[in-house]
Amino acid sequence: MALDLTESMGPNSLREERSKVEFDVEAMKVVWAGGIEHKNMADKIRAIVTNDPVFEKVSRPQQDRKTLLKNSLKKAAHAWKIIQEKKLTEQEARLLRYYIDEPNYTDLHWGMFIPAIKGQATEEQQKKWLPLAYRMSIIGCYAQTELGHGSNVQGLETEAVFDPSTDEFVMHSPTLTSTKWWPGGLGKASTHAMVYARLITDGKDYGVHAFIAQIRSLEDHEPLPGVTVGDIGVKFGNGGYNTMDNGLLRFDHVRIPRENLLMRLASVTKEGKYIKSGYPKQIGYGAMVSVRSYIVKDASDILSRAVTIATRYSAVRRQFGGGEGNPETQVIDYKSQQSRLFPMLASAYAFRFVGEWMGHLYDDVMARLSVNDFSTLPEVHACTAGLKSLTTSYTSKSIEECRMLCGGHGYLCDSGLPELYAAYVPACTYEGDNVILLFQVARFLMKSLSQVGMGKKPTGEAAYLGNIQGLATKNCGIKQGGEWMNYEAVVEAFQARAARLSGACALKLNKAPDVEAAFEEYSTDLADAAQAHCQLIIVDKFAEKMKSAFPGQGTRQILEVLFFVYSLDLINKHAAEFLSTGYLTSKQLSLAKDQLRSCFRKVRPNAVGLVDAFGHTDHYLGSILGRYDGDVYPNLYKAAWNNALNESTVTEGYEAYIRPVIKNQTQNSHRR
Ligand SMILES: Cc1cc2nc3c(=O)[nH]c(=O)nc-3n(C[C@H](O)[C@H](O)[C@H](O)COP(=O)(O)OP(=O)(O)OC[C@H]3O[C@@H](n4cnc5c(N)ncnc54)[C@H](O)[C@@H]3O)c2cc1C
Repeated sequence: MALDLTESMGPNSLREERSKVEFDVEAMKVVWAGGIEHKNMADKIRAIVTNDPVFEKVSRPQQDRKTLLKNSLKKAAHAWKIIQEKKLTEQEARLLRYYIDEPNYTDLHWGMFIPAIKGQATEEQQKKWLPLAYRMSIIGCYAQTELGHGSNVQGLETEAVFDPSTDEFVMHSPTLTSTKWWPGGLGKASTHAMVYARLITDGKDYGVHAFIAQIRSLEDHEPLPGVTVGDIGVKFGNGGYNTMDNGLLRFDHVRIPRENLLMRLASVTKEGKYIKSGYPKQIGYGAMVSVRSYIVKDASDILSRAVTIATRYSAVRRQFGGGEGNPETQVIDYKSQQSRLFPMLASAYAFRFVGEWMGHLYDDVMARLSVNDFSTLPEVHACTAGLKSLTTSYTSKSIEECRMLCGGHGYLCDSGLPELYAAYVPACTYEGDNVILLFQVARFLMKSLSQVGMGKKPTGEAAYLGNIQGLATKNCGIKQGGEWMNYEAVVEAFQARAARLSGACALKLNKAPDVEAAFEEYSTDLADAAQAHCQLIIVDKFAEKMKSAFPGQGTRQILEVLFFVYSLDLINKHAAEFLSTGYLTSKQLSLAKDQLRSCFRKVRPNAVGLVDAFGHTDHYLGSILGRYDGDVYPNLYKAAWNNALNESTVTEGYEAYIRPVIKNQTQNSHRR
């Protein structure tokens, strides 16, 4: 008898959920996108990707490495054709690459190589390289990390020795550990690399500088003489980041013109004299703020994607309860499921808003740099490093949490979550290891506090440290649960916790005879202080966002609930810090938890609406569990039969390896 694959339960569940939503989902889509123009642009690009068969991706987890790379090259070329034919803007082109949802060399070309040129090349050099890069007449990658060193950039070993007799730098990899290792796009695609190497001239080592080196022929793509280049191998997970050709690179005395040193910060004359430009090294931070603001926005997108899958599936999935003709309970109705899911939903919105704010921060930094105002750079550097660290770490953990929220089916690649996890988790490592980035924030906080001691007022997101005395002495005044529903009260709690954690670290460092040894000794406390500082920024920016006008009925009300879910959940999860710093009492903490529970109740009927407002297409989600229509089971069933192992009823290998076992012939065959 043919199996009936028309299933009504899942679609009905989601239809019912959508009928309960208390706010205007279309208006929220505009809020999420950051304005109607952004939403329209996203809709336009999503439609291009969804309707083009070249961008199919469901078969990816079953493909071998060579097929993955070839398909990824095909998608990149097809995308480039679309970008040119449709004359997409830079922003639209970025969105197109983003929605194609497949890591490949263009990420590095546009995301690192070009920003590095903009940040570190002189105007004259930019005029030479940028048009080539914008036309994609050259493909660039970002070759910093080596086999032996990544985080410790000053430990890089690749050498660029200046030879005044030919006016060239000689690039050389003197040791095995100096082999460039990891750069995306390097392995198979790039023609040029932004190489970080030690600049040596007149016998003196001036430390690590950026150089542009051509590595492959522009005619036949063969490596140039003296260049050894290849792919480093298969990475974590099926599909995932394996569409990317992370590469290795060695130089054997390869000569490049002197002008290929990016000379905005320092130059070398024909005679070999090293000259600093006078710009602070933070001049390149503008490009970095832009890159990091995209990383944070991407974190909100990836988080929202995982949360969409887990939320829709939690509304479709039923376990226990029911009886007497009633359906079983939707797992989203279990409080434990809500307490795991809803903070992630709230975090997606929180990260979105902080990412949006970082876009404005970038405009501010660029405006200041244009008039040689470098005053905000240290603070901006610390803030963006910390936000990159916090949002990517949280998003990575949350994808795995979403997988567990989907139970067994979450572990199938058809859920979309395993591949998402595999492709996303390296974000915790590239663009700066997340722990190392927190230490950079901590160093900035310690410096700011020592300057406060000398009467200097911290600025920007660190301004609250100027009031450390007040924050260290005034405790929370909340007496009733409802008083937690107050933006100022929440922000002040985060300020007090962050200031007190930093203050305690500063005291320990001040007392230590050797500050560097003490920094190492108390590094976990310092990382906690840095994390508290970054969480404060996110809470503060969310609270600030709530001061703006929102379109549509009910959007403000539900965003307000999400603000309190985000912040009260953090207070709950970091209760030890709020209590041990003495700002909160256990009673106040308990009141906060009660409020959190009541916020969960308000989120519940709106949960599916809140994930619909992300506007993700089924193509982007790549998940049977997260389908918009909720038609999960029939599609899981169909997908199982599309799996390569089910192409035949009797498996390959039966004759050789199963039959001898069940016929008890293995020993005989062995003896024979
Ligand atoms: C998918 C992927 C893509 C990448 N793409 C590129 C690219 O395009 N270009 C490029 O140049 N690089 C790239 N990288 C490399 C990446 O930037 C580095 O791996 C990263 O900077 C971390 O450096 P590392 O590997 O040396 O880690 P390590 O520094 O060796 O870290 C190992 C561990 O030691 C800890 N640790 C290190 N130092 C300290 C310290 N001082 N105190 C306390 N703990 C410490 C770290 O937290 C970590 O837990 C990529 C990496 C990945 C995974």
